[in-house]
Amino acid sequence: MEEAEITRRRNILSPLLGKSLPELTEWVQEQGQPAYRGKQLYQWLYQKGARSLSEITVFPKQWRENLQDQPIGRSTIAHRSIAPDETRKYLLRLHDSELIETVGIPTAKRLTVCVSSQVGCPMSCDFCATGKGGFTRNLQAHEIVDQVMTVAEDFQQRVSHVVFMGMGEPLLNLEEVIKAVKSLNQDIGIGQRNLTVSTVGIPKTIPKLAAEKLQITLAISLHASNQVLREQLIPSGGGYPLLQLIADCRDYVEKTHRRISFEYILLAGVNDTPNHAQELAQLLRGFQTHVNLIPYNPISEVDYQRPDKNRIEAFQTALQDANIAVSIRYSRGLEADAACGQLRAKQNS
Ligand SMILES: C[S@@+](CC[C@H](N)C(=O)[O-])C[C@H]1O[C@@H](n2cnc3c(N)ncnc32)[C@H](O)[C@@H]1O
Ligand code: SF4
Repeated sequence: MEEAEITRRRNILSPLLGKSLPELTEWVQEQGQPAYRGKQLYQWLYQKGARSLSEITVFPKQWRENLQDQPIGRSTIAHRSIAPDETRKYLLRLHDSELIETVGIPTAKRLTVCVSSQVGCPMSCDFCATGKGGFTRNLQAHEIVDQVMTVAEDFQQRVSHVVFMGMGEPLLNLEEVIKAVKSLNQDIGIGQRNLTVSTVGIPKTIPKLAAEKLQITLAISLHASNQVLREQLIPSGGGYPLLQLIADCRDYVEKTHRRISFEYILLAGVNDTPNHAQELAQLLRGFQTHVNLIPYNPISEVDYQRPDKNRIEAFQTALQDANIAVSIRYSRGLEADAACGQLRAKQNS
């Protein structure tokens, strides 16, 4: 078969989910169908959540039969666990049988989905279950959008917020993450300000993200107040000095006019002393920002401890005294191993 023909077939057989309305219109026209079928396909994919083309009864029967092999790009739920606080953790099976985890977090007025951006993660952060499990592959944009649709269907509720805080490092998969952000905004209707991308920091990617001028929230997983400690917790930190990371963040704020928030995991006796708080305040001086303190969620591979409540509050007060906006974020779903850093894509509950 000629290369052009192979490419044409690959395009035709690429999953439909994640494609925009103009792309779907082009796709139906390539199939010899009138342009209005593109709008129908768009509605069935994103609003009715069709899982196969055979469900789309407005399409001519013969055409549907011809399209049997066309993938839509939906995953299946391999397992679901529900924590006492109503947080739901899903183990999703992808088209190639790889498994990822996604979390749905309901609160009074919101439904937040914590999505994965990779199968596993290559960053090997010392405190994170995903990092301990190694890396398999990047997710494609439609596989990220699918996670949000799956949770919305399961809760039978509109998703209001999405956080890229599941498995994987989003900025290692920047192109697909940007495509997914745009699709979640334009096709699913979630405001960009309600989309949060969390990153440990990958050299040269923050300026690229800034150039997109998106209105998303960027969260930086800092976790340490000095370079030595950061490299101890985040091995990749050696290749991206803290001062360069902070400088890139300042440029990002200037270009996008969006505030950045910093995540700081609290590990007893490791990074939670008053000196660490002062050092952190110094590092972030003059920065219009918000710090989220995340008390450590236990994983079996390492023996870090969560600091006690007094210690956590003392750290918070020290930052507040330095005029830094700060909150303590107790993760939801701890009892179902669905909390930040506990995702490992195994059926363990
Ligand atoms: C799992 S990561 C995924 C997003 C991205 N890779 C990152 O590191 O920001 C999401 C958040 O969970 C935090 N996290 C990882 N392991 C944790 C643990 N054991 N306890 C609490 N938070 C943890 C990370 O530091 C990060 O702020
Ligand atoms: S904390 Fe984030 S970057 Fe680090 S290993 Fe876990 S998922 Fe990867």
